[in-house]
Amino acid sequence: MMKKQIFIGLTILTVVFFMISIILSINIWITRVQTINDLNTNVSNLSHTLNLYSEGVIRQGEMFIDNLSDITEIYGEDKNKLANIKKILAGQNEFLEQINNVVIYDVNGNKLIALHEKFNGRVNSADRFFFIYHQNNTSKKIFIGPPVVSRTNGKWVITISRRLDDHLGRFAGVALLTLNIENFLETFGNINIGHSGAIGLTSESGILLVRYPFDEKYIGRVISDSPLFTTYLKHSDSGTARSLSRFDNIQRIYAFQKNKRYGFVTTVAISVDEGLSSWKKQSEMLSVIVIFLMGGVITSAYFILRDIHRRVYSNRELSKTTASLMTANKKLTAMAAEDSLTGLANRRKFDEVLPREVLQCVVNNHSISLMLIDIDYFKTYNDNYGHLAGDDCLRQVATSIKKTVKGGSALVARYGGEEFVVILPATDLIAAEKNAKKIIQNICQENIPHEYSPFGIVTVSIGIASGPGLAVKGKEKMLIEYADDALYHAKYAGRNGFISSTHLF
Ligand SMILES: Nc1nc2c(ncn2[C@@H]2O[C@H](COP(=O)(O)OP(=O)(O)OP(=O)(O)O)[C@@H](O)[C@H]2O)c(=O)[nH]1
Repeated sequence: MMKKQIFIGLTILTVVFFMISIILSINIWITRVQTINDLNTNVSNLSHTLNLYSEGVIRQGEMFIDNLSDITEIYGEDKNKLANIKKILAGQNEFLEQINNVVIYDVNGNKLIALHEKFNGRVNSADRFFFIYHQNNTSKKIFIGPPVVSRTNGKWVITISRRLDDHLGRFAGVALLTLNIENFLETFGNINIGHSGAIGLTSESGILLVRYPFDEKYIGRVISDSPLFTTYLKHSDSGTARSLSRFDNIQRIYAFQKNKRYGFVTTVAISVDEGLSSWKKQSEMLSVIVIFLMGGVITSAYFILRDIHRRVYSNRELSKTTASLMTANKKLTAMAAEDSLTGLANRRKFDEVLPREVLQCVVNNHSISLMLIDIDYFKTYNDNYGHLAGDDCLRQVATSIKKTVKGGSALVARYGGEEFVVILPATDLIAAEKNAKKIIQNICQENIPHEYSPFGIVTVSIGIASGPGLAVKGKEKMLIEYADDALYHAKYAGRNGFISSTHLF
């Protein structure tokens, strides 16, 4: 029963732990999803903001280069006119701090005028990508070229250029504005994207214009084969995705935003590990607390179960001890009521039973009879056959009496020495005499040799007393005395016979 309860308890505990683990896992999973959603929102907002910032810078550059181109086309590339245009150029970087240089090239790529005249390398730019582009493209729209190292000061720059035409619409050169990448980097660097975050500005064709953190080897790289260009941008101009960086092998969540006006793409990426680090810490802490609490419950349950088990064990031991004590007690009670030699009831038992049986006879309005039985010439038997043989003889006689009066509520007891007593409840004198006769006959039939008795065998003499239960009640001693008196007369009469008491109750 207790084992079943322990089993039920353990099952409930297991189910509870299982449910707590599931709830904990769900909670950790939900907070992870929420954290990733928050990261996606943050990088989306940042990419949107930086897209606007970059658009603003390039728009200013576009307006500037448009004006410069229009003026140059109107006034022509005459030296005097160019000198005036140069005056207009001076101080332009006050309005657009990102400006690295502004240059006007003639039809052959030779520099006509520049905001900063000092050039470190070749002055001719006929080999530059932007120049070749405009040479071969009649469009008057600005062209954002791949990043190059400025020949003015050796810094990385983005080129914004526009084609110049003569009055016949023929290619007449290029107006160029270069923007310092370092100004973009400075702005990007002020944004908190963690240690492993990255911000990128990529041209419509997939050429990396700016990347923060800056590394020269990434500038100008073509990433048009990345999933951003092959998949995501094909479906939407903005969104979020997750990818393994081809540059540094870091898993990042990133947002992309394609500029509607110029087509460049702004990306803001945050390392997944970094973005999830606070979630990870919280989840670990929560798990440790739950595991600690579960451990506490298990330990308490263990001690409680151990205590229950101990108590059950000691209860069982106690029951066993009680049972064996009761058995021992029963044995002791039986032993206390039994004569050890003959196995008959002893004198104490007889004293206890007699008044009870008398009372029963009173209740039932019956008579009660009592027989005192004494072995004849037992002293000579003992003297001649020995005490042990005397004991055997006593056992044989006891067994014979018991067999004879067996059944009913008769009680045969050893009264003392070689004397026995028989209580015959619900038995009147005539019935008692019949019993006495049978006892004498049966003992004779046992044929126990006794050559020192005139009968040659062991015999008994019996004294009988009888009376109605009601009359005997309270005078049980008298019943015994009458039987003893009758026994005396039986001995006197020659033994091996019975005499009934003449005393009446
Ligand atoms: N072996 C044995 N003998 C016992 C025991 N109890 C009493 N006796 C003997 O029983 C004998 C009783 O003898 P007596 O009372 O003198 O009478 P008796 O020899 O039987 O003669 P009657 O009774 O007159 O026929 C004694 O010798 C006791 O020692 C016992 O437990 N074992």
